[in-house]
Amino acid sequence: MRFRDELWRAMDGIYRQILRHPFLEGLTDGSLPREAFRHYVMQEAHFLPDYARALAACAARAPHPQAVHRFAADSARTVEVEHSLVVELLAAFGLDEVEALKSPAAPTTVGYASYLVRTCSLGTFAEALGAIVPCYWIYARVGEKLLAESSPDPLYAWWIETYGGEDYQDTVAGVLDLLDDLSLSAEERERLLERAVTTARFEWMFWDAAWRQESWPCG
Ligand SMILES: Cc1ncc(CO)c(N)n1
Repeated sequence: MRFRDELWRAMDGIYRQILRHPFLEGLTDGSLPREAFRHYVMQEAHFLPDYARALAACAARAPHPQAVHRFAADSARTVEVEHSLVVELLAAFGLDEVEALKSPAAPTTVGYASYLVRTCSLGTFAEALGAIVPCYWIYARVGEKLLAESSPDPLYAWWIETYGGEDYQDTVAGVLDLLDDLSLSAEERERLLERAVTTARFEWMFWDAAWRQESWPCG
């Protein structure tokens, strides 16, 4: 069995919970309240720079030049493609990025982004991979699944096409090849899987936070 299959097996139950979440069901049938999507997009504006930082930390620590290149390129792609999408989606809500960033990052966003930056900077390289790979992979699997259904709402369809589209799918295929080519010890694999489960949980929580339009409960 390839290591990627073992990794997916550790996350599959959470992935299924993600697909059943009303946020994602609402994306495809168009019933998702626009305010929930707006919350999601604003949180992405906060999250993506830290995601790009976490990828850059993986690049800095990668064991061979091809891996350095991959993570550095993916860090740049996050800003060029995903962050640009967020800026355009914000514009569709009549918001500019500077304004959007004035409203605070929600607790789940702070928790998830901090977890990624910390694990990718301070963990072992295997732990860093465990934290970062599910971010790509879950989005790619969700995008692929949702692409088959699309959405009657053009804004939601646009989001789905970005993550279900060929470019994003190719990006993820590349990182999974890299993962399978590394020779990790049994202990490293175990640590990686543990971090991956935490990331998968945060992925569910990120959508759930948007659905609830999460905010700080005090102050
Ligand atoms: C919360 C979150 N996780 C993963 C990705 C994939 O890049 C994203 N854009 N946002």
